[in-house]
Amino acid sequence: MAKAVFRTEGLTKIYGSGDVEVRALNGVDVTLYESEMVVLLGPSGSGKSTFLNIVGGLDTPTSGTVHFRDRELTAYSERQLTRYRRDHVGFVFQFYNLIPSLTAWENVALVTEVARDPMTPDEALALVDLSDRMSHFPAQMSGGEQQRVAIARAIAKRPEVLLCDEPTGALDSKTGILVLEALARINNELGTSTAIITHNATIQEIAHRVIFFIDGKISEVKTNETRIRPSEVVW
Ligand SMILES: Nc1ncnc2c1ncn2[C@@H]1O[C@H](COP(=O)(O)OP(=O)(O)OP(=O)(O)O)[C@@H](O)[C@H]1O
Repeated sequence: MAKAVFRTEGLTKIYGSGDVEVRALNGVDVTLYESEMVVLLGPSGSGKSTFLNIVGGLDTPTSGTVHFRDRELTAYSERQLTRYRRDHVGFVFQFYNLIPSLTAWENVALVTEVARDPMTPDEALALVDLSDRMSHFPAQMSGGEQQRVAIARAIAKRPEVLLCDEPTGALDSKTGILVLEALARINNELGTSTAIITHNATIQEIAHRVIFFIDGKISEVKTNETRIRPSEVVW
């Protein structure tokens, strides 16, 4: 039986108040497990990013709890949340946020210099199949390559969880598949628990489980009996 990494109970996030109140999350109870890959699907505004930001310690809920293993994240101080993000979580966003004046290797080294038990930038870049692009600057790389540098940067500190918000959102199918292959490889080889938000419903078939959001709630959680390889995803 896989161990839980995250467990949320009654997770609720309300923005604004009165007439302009938005319930971004409205009572979400879900458990994510060690080493699993989950895809989060749902219409725009259904609460996916809010959920990911809260479990990643970037945001806090209005009510409800989040446990990371046996610790209650929702009881953490700002300082504890900062340490939690630094030590345990890797983030990948739609836009790569690389530093333009640094090479791929240097962008990853920025993280490995401050992490507790990092891999080397060479190892992290090899995992995303970029060993031959280490001395390139972001402007000399395709979008998919830049995203893979961002993934190498996120996993170089060996985080237990990798949270990806639309990692292929800005990419065409060919480069998007290479990004998904990098994420699948990291999940397989390092056992990193991985959550991926996407608007491309076919990506759900690469996951162990799929979590559907509607109006700030989870409408369905589906377990895939068979999974497809990233190379089989169609856009
Ligand atoms: N900082 C904020 N202030 C006010 N409202 C917000 C804020 N962040 C999100 N919301 C609102 O909360 C709701 C959920 O947003 P969220 O970004 O979590 O949805 P999403 O499912 O990730 O959408 P998308 O697929 O478009 O990224 C939306 O109605 C959004 O407008």
